Amino acid sequence: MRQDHIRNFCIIAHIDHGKSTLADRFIQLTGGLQQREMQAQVLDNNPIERERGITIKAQAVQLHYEAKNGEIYQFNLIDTPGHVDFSYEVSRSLEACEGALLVVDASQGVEAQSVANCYTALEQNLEVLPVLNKVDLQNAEPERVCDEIEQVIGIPAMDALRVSAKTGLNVPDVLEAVVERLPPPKGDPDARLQALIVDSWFDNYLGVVSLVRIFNGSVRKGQKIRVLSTGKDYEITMMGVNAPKRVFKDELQCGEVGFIVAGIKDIFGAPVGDTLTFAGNASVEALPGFRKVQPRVFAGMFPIDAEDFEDFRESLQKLRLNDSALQFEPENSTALGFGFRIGFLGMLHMEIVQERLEREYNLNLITTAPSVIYEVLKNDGDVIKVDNPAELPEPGFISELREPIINARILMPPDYVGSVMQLCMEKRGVQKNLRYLGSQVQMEVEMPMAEVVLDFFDRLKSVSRGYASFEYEFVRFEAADLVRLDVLVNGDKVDALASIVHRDSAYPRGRDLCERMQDVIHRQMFDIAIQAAIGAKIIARSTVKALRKDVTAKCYGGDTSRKKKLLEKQKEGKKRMKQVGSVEIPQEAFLAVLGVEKKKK
Ligand SMILES: Nc1nc2c(ncn2[C@@H]2O[C@H](COP(=O)(O)OP(=O)(O)OP(=O)(O)O)[C@@H](O)[C@H]2O)c(=O)[nH]1
Repeated sequence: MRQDHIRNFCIIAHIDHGKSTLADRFIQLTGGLQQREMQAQVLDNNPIERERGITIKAQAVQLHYEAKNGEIYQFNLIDTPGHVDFSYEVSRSLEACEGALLVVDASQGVEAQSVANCYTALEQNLEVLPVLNKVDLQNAEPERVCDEIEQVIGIPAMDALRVSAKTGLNVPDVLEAVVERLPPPKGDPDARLQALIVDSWFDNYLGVVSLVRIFNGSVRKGQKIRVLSTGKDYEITMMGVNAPKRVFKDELQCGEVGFIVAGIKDIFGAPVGDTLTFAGNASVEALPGFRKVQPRVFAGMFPIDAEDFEDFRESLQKLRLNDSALQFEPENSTALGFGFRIGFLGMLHMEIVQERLEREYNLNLITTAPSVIYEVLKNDGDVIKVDNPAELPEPGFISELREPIINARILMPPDYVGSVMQLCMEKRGVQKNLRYLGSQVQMEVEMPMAEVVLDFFDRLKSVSRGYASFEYEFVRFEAADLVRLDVLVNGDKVDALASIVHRDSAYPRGRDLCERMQDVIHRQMFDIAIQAAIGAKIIARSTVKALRKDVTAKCYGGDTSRKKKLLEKQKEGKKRMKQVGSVEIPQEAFLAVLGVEKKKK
């Protein structure tokens, strides 16, 4: 394929604005799959993605498009996730592209996440092509939304394509625009190989499989390559593209995107963001790679069965290969035994990691309430970072406790400014800026991250009926009047239930927590006292009354099968429990600390 006939691009859009549906249309129009092979959202391979209807991992697919000029073009389309937790994946995908389609729902308008991602694309010098989707909807307002793209993002949008990914209206025009308006890859085909590892994942049969973008030179099957950061050499045994079915090839040319397999069995063998070149050629420079991301939310995960610990470690290592934002280190809890303290980008990321570990790796885990990272200035002048409330030094040793502050940019229609502002105040927010941009209002608010990571996103959606969107970045640590709220079960402090809260909300939180625990801890043969405490001071308590009757008592004598069934049922309910002292504590209790319900899946 001639290099000037290659187009590498991605689609950036807010969740639900239709990028997966649009990608499906592209695949259909370019004949990548037969009609019977099409199932909705071909790119969302992961079963969790399908169930939740969201895109988590970036996927790449190669399409061949015959343009109006009669020439065949190779498109490498990289799908990107839309949720705020995964913006890191977006910047990675952009690195492999020269252009981006900015898809905006014509009935909704521009949302904060699209703005943020679009800026990242512009910063990375991508050509951005605005596309209005869902113009088939009655309430679509293409004019207003075009105006909004210009006002809020600041790129020309009056000639934006107007399409319906659902009906297929004008979708062919988008493909034609990709050819005409997005640039082909640069790069020197005769130079020494320089390829970027955009993504890597672990395949049980093949070992590490990497998605690479060839920036300079080309590479053939059988050649020896070197991973620059480790200096290790490997022979390429397999290479190809997803079209969207796997197609094996003998060569990847300059500018192309494809996968390679090089018999790398070591899970740290091909780190994402690393550069590949030919073996024995150290003179090639490393490509810029990716910005390292810092996890924002930390939680402990513990196998219910202590014997699963080693499996758990291995699964986490495999998962990290595919999800470099994931960080973890061993943690030992008095209550829950051996597990890992894991760092995530946000709550959704955390939920997805837990689900993947359970489904793909067959583990049964208990997750503790997530916490953000705090900075502690100790009396002796030392500054330490604490991401686990249980590890916070005793109050007597702390001279200052600092919490992370974020700057949130919220975008919404003017009608909701009042209720959104109220929500932000409730979350200890300080308004920094308020601007009217076309038909939208952009508000900047500084808020403690701890207040945001838990349920802010859901609350924001509900107070604005789904119209407000936000994105945020960390700005600094700031001193605050924070205390550790401990939970005691029958007099024993349960380390895994501790949380760090603002002193003003400690009392209501303590009361609320005791009540929630009372609801979720099952009654046992004895009274269970639940107490919330700050230091040695008990601030709230509740009691789970002893169970008086045997649950099986109501089953009359002989019917053993019924009795068995009932016990089975009980066992089922016990699955996600951990014995803490003499009391069994269910998973829900750990999440009750958050004060937010675990969502039903
Ligand atoms: N009416 C109408 N509905 C559409 C159109 N395009 C997509 N949809 C619907 O909008 C919803 C979201 O579409 P997706 O393609 O899953 O959105 P997405 O942007 O890929 O979302 P994430 O993968 O979660 O980031 C689905 O229910 C689609 O059927 C369109 O042109 N018109």
